Amino acid sequence: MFDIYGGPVFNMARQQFLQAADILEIPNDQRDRLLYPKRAIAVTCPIHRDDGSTVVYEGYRVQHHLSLGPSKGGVRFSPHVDLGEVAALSLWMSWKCALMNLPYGGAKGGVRVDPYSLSHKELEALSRRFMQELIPFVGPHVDVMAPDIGTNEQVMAWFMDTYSNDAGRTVTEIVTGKPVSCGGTAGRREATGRGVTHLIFRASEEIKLNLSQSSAVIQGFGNVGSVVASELYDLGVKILAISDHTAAYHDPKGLNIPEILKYIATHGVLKGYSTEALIDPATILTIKCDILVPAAVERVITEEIANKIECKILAEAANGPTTVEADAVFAKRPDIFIIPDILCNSGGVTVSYFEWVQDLQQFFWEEEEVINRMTKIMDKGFYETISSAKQLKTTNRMAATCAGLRRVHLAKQARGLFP
Ligand SMILES: NC(=O)C1=CN([C@@H]2O[C@H](COP(=O)(O)OP(=O)(O)OC[C@H]3O[C@@H](n4cnc5c(N)ncnc54)[C@H](O)[C@@H]3O)[C@@H](O)[C@H]2O)C=CC1
Ligand SMILES: O=C(O)CCC(=O)C(=O)O
Repeated sequence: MFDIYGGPVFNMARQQFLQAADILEIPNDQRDRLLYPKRAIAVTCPIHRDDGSTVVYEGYRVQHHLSLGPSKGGVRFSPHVDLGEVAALSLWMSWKCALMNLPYGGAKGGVRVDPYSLSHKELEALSRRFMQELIPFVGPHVDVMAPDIGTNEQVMAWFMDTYSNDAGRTVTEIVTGKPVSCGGTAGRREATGRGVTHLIFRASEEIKLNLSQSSAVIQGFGNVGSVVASELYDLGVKILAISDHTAAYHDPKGLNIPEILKYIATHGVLKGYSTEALIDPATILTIKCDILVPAAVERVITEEIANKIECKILAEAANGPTTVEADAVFAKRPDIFIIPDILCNSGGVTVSYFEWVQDLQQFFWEEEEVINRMTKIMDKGFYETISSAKQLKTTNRMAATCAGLRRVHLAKQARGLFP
């Protein structure tokens, strides 16, 4: 059924869904409605390149369900985007939003493009065209986009401006993750990384790890990874290794994160920062450390890597970093405390929810209020997950997925979708 959602990433999300549906004993005839997205939109985005040529990029937006409210989720600009990947990410958004009790269904979007290959002008043209094509299918009460890999506050500002120009008025609530200067909330840019760090702190309490004497390895140094690195560094954690798509560095004495952040601010990527600390990026996930943070892309922790990982806390800042086969290995490794992706990186969408609420009310909060409310919601999700994992005798990932799926199932049932 629905062969359009092919590929390893969707297959992985489907397998996780089926495992959770088995635990929850969801009848077979109700599963397809919960698994397959409500709708998927494919668009072509033509732009003029700076050299005068015309190029067409493929774009997608997948809205998984609308049963709890508008659909919500980021948009990524990446050369790896395809419909299956975007659909898988929309499922994970659904379980994430429901786990955190946010009034949203899941969605995700993407354009198949290497954003690093575009000029500022070309990036603006592509961002505006993507939103233009999606105007008939999105809205503040239908589907609300946000940043993800390869997009940022500036791209969100262009999305908002394009939608607003069409509406003939400013509609700040159409996207989240915007600059504070045009309707964004204080604390959204840092929210995902800050939330990851908060849950690392909670996990360290559970396993009695002294953070100020611990070490960390972080894969991915973008919006999420760089904030985690900076926050952990400030807590006294030794950052042994970091990487992005251009370079990986390892220093057993600990990397100087403030200096690296300054380098990134001018150079954009890690390449060129150091020659002495340079390592093969393929080795980064198996460096011995206390806290391992994949903060880049999906499916980097394979069965082989899972067997070699030497950490105490695996904080999944990225979406879908761990394959189903690797999860089977971790199920037999109670030495590793896993904070599963849909819980670990939920600070981003939680603060996006706050941004949407503030935009709808045109009443804005102080950053302190944003952080306090975010940590409260994340703590609830964290303790619910670990206690339900114990009760159901399952992994933290399955406990979190079941909590999200159960809420979506109950909402659909109450609305009469199932007998
Ligand atoms: N931005 C947000 O608010 C949220 C992001 N996430 C997830 O966090 C992850 C990172 O997203 P962002 O930081 O926003 O994206 P970003 O585009 O700001 O940064 C991505 C980083 O990963 C690096 N990267 C890409 N491919 C890599 C590879 N094969 N090996 C090593 N590094 C690689 C890039 O160089 C860059 O440093 C993604 O999985 C995303 O879905 C999850 C929740 C919210
Ligand atoms: O902030 C949002 O709405 C969604 C962020 C996102 O794409 C994610 O949590 O994976």
